[in-house]
Amino acid sequence: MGFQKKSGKGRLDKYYHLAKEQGYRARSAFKLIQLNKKYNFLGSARALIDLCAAPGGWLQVAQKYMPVQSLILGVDLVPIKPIPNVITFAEDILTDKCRNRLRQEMKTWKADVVLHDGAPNVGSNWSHDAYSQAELVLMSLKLATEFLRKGGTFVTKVFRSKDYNSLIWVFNQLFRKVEATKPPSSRNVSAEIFVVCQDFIAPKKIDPRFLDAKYVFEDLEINKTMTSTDIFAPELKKKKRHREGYEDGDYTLHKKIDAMDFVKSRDPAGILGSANEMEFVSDESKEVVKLPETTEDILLACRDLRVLGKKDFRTLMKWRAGLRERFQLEKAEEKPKIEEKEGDEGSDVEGELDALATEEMKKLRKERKRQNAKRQRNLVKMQLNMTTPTDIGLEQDADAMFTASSTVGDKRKIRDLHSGHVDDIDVEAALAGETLVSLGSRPAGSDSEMSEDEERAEDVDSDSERIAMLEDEIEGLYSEYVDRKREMDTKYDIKKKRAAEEEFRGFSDDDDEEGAEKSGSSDEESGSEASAKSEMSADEDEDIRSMMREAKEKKITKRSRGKKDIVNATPAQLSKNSAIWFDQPMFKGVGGVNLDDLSDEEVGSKRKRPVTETADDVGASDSDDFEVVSAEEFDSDPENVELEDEQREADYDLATPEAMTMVRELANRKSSKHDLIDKHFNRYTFNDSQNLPEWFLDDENRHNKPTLPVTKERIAGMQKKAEGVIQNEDMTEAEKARSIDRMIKRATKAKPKQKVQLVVAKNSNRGIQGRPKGITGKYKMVDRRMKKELRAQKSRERKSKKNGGRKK
Ligand SMILES: C[S@@+](CC[C@H](N)C(=O)[O-])C[C@H]1O[C@@H](n2cnc3c(N)ncnc32)[C@H](O)[C@@H]1O
Repeated sequence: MGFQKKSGKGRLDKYYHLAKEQGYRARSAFKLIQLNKKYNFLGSARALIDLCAAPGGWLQVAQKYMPVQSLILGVDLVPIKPIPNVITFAEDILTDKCRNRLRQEMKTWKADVVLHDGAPNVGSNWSHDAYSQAELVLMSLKLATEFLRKGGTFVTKVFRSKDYNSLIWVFNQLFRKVEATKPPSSRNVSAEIFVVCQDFIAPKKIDPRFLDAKYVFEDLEINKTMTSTDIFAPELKKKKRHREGYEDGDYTLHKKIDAMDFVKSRDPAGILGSANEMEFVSDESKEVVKLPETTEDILLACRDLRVLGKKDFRTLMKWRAGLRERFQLEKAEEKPKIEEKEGDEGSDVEGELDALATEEMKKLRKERKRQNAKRQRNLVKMQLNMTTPTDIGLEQDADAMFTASSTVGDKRKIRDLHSGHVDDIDVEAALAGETLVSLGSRPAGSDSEMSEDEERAEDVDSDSERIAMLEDEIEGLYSEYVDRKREMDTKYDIKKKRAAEEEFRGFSDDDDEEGAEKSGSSDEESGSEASAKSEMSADEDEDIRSMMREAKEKKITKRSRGKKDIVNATPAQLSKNSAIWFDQPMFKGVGGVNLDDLSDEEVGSKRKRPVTETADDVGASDSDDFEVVSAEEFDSDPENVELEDEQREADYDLATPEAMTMVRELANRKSSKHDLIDKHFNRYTFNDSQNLPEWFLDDENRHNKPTLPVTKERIAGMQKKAEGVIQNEDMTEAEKARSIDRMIKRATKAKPKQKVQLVVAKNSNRGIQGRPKGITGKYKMVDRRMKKELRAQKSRERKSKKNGGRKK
């Protein structure tokens, strides 16, 4: 979490090195390469303008991918070192001077592509930074509308902020196709998103308010003063400020949802992520609370939805699935359309609405399948070390990556090795053929409506694939929940903001990317206005801690209460009860330290679990004698996210060909368990990789290269072959995964020892120089006598065998 340190390993990532290797001035060059790969706008472009182009990485890419003799213009506040066949100048894109200069350079030409990768310098005022970023984007759009040809492409970087939707809305009025995307080379820690606007409409007149920050971002009623000449009048009238996350001013609300809303919702993860508490107030819910499947655990989880760990989340999802089945919600949602059509006009409309909803569902399912397939492809790539987890946004998916192509046995072994634990319930459920319906994400009985993609996915019949899909789904939903929660959690934002400010104060910036990331995050923080405006007070800080404490204590109260108590208890009552528990002598001296004597931070660090422990381990270690803070709760503490990131990185160490080899070694009994443990001890073993001095990390980056159990060449060969398989459109994802699995098996299998040929020098006096003629493979020069003696010895042995070992 937070920003990556300059010397940290994430900072000097694969793209940094690639940029160095390939002579690009900035790693951001790969963002444009990847965007162009996806949208292909450079190959046919003859004129391009790059706004905010320094140090010139994108210009280098444009020059490389555009036809020779194209017109390429680059402008930035700072001068750009010359690039052959590229015109650059230093100007502020917000000024008329810049516009005039562009006009002068472009003459009568129109640009096919306008690029904008601008990021303002980060100051201490977050809200201002956010605003000027959006302003930069709007100004670059203004320039684009002036210089772009009809049908042209505008590519811009946008930061996730409160103004994001307004910008997208404006883009949509001017371009026929607008897509937001995050190329793999854009770091996950950065809030930047790239928006590719294709097919410029080039209207004759554009209402200036479209491109005026005052109107676009300040929510002024544009439609009231619309001129009739404006061709966009109807669209502008529709403009409605729409933000993601909380409504304005809604940051501090304690949101409650009714349990049945959760059960009935088609977006269960989203609903969990956007509320604080689930209550049982509707008549249906009151019945639900009485059901045996509504356990105390579930009720406790419902009391605070902000701190759901993966285990709680899973429990809630399964509970929801059970209730949906009980209330036959799946079937109700899948009501045949014909039935509806039989009614009067009103039900006709209803039927249509239903049909639309079903259609929407289908699309959603298809999209989810597509994402799963993509993720699976990425997993395979990652297994082969082609890409890093952060490239494909898989921080949450450390476990899932094992499942793409490995067998159940392999998977179990990896997990055992990795965490000493296997999630039996899910494996068993998956083996028993339980489908994803149980997670509530796919309605039962929808087979008849399956798209081709779905059917193909459904054909995936091997156990390992089913597990992969099942876990993918949980992971996917859980990350949706976490994302949503993060968006909503103002306090989390405040915390991040403070960390970011501290980080910023901590080091200077000499890299274009760094600045972008900082400002990106600044915008992200400013996504919550409240957080941007307020200073983090000690009280708020304390609030967060007590919130986390409450969450931790929640577990302790678990056994002491009945269902009714839990539902009716106030939060204060819950924590009061837990305070009594904390007063027990057994909590006084954890690890020889009296917790009462420590500050909160110190207490926190004493309670931190070792990173080698998994969420499920902690759950498993529940005993009646004492209660520890569960890993899930630990995970949900924003302060611990950074630590968790470290852990994830350690996790990924296993998701490589080395890990696969290790598993196979074990499976083939080539190494004993102890050998393997010995061999694979790493620096994460003792969780001491934090707060290391920078020089140490630098050194480590340079020198700490693991010795691979397979050669570099072999990995390169495998990667090449695997790429071929991945790109093969005739194969299903499952076939690809199987084929790559076979490939790994083959590559890691030990080759049979080559036979050594004995060669006799014909003329031993002369001696032989180099390899004798006609001899291939391994050979050894011997003298005639030795060869004769060997032959004689063999013949004797053969004879004695024939005679049953009797001597003549
Ligand atoms: C992330 S860098 C661009 C990197 C570039 N795409 C590359 O590949 O090398 C952002 C740039 O925006 C520039 N910038 C910020 N505000 C600007 C403005 N008002 N006018 C011109 N350039 C600006 C900064 O000087 C900085 O060089």
